[in-house]
Amino acid sequence: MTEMQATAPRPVRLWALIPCAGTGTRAVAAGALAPELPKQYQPVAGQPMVMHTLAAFAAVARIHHTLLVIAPGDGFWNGRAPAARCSVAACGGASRAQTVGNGLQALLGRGASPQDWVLVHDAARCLVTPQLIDALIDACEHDAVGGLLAHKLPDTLKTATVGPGGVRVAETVDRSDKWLAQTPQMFRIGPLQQALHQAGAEVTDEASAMEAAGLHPRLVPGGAQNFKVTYPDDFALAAAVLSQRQNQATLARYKGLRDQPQPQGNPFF
Ligand SMILES: Nc1ccn([C@@H]2O[C@H](COP(=O)(O)OP(=O)(O)OP(=O)(O)O)[C@@H](O)[C@H]2O)c(=O)n1
Ligand SMILES: C[C@](O)(CO)[C@H](O)COP(=O)(O)O
Repeated sequence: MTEMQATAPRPVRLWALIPCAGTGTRAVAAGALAPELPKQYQPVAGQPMVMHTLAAFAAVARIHHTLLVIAPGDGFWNGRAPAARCSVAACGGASRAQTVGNGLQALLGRGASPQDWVLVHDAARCLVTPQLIDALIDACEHDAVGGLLAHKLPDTLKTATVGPGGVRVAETVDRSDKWLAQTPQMFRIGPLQQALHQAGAEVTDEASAMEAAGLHPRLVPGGAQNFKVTYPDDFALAAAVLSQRQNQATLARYKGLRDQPQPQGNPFF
């Protein structure tokens, strides 16, 4: 081994961190879920919701490893394998930010470096695709700050007042600069860890923590389908989109098979 080889720094790696320690209180409160099985494990299009999320990350080869952060005492993974290049850490916290902070520490314990990138993605955002993840990485890997997938607000935006006459419009707000924050959100592990530590446990996404540190994360178009399953209607919508994608994949496979030369007399073509 030459001296150059011995001292060469290892290349920057990409990690994924999936906070998976919530319970889905909004869906439970709306009567859509029994509290015994957390939202991210509810069946959607034939599989526990989080399995769709993990499959998308497993399909992105340049992601070195995915860490699924679950609540202490979560028995769902006993005897179950999550996905390729994926492991589980039972260090989830009381808030999403705490789960992510604990997960970042666990990544460092698994050999990640503070210079490495991490893509933080909600377990409950189960419609993300490998193409969207790749688009975020392409847009951010040479960025000084990092960024997030987001969706430009498509509708007219109102603020509300609540009074004796019920809920009424206060005013219509300019929407031209408004985006809905999605995930994944991609930042370097060290700066993100420091920003989360300073921002506190109630910050709702990683970008907010970076913003509180005076930084301006890049907004990368995600799309309407990358929504988070939060309220009762979202379950049926997610199932419909995933089933449609599965049907399209089956059809594409069928067409691929049909277009291949078939042995004489094959009854299926
Ligand atoms: N203490 C928490 C709270 C949330 N999450 C995760 O953060 C993601 C996004 O959160 P959200 O949709 O808000 O999920 P819940 O917190 O489960 O839902 P709710 O806010 O309705 O309780 C989910 O994958 C959820 O499992 C987490 O890991 N740890
Ligand atoms: C991170 C997030 O998905 C961005 O939209 C979201 O903030 C997390 O969950 P929340 O509890 O619904 O804010």
